[in-house]
Amino acid sequence: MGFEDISRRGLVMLGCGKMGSAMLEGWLKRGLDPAAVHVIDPHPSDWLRAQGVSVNAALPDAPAVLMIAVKPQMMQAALPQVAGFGGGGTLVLSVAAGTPIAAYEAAFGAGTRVVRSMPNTPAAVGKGITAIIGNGAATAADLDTAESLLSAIGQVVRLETEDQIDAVTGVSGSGPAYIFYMIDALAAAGEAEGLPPALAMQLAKATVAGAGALAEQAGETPEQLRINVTSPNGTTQAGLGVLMDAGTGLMPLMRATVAAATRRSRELRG
Ligand SMILES: NC(=O)C1=CN([C@@H]2O[C@H](COP(=O)(O)OP(=O)(O)OC[C@H]3O[C@@H](n4cnc5c(N)ncnc54)[C@H](O)[C@@H]3O)[C@@H](O)[C@H]2O)C=CC1
Ligand SMILES: O=C(O)[C@@H]1CCC=N1
Repeated sequence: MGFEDISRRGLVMLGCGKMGSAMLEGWLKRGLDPAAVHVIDPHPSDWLRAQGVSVNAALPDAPAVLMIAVKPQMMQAALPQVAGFGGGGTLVLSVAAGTPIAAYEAAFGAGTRVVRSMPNTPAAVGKGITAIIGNGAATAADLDTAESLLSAIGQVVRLETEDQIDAVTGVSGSGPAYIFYMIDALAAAGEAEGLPPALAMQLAKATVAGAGALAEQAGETPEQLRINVTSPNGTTQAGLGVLMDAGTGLMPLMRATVAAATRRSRELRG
């Protein structure tokens, strides 16, 4: 199902906050007809109201896609508003953390085609990565539809089992927050070494963005790229001596960070 089919049959969004807006912006840029988009959200933003989409108005009977983008904690209150789409020809596509496919099957009825996904916020600049997994009823065409919608906000990868989504959430769903914190930490360290705050922040942001772009585009592995920066007995080696300490360095810290986020994703299943 392409954007033309979705434009014809309609797409309903349950919740359109940060993640929903990033997706909607990508779809509209790719030519989705705003008149085909129907948003349900008790607190629509000014940006959303200016997009020419229908907000909190009448819904189509059987939209091509129902996109679920509310917080997991709001799910119980939100789902009854769209329960009528169950059993029909509507593909249910969720970006919500924690809520398992089984919850949508229970809400919409067995046989409902469901694709669960986990995006991340670089979606807002078209640089997201989203992992997707379908239920037993979802067809290859449904996964293609989900991939085509989600590729409007970045890369899409397919999972083999739903279980993997908890670790994906711990790595790439929550991951941007770890990197933003790393930018703050790098800038604060630069300030502590005497740099003006604005300069330290500019250096930190450009370094993380540049290293990320290089890691993505270069043929070498991140390990080799790191080695390329590291002159024998130079400054990088001195810094990495601290960061790569087996007991107190980044590796055990990142291991514990991702484990905590993954554990929380499992807990959110309820
Ligand atoms: N922000 C992130 O980094 C990521 C978020 N997600 C998932 O995306 C989903 C949405 O997250 P955000 O966009 O960040 O949250 P958000 O709080 O920005 O957006 C949620 C939206 O749902 C609306 N809402 C509240 N109650 C509702 C109801 N009963 N019916 C319809 N809409 C309702 C709110 O007004 C709000 O606009 C969550 O399930 C989250 O787990 C997934 C990956 C990354
Ligand atoms: O923090 C959260 O629960 C959501 C899921 C991944 C990113 N934000």
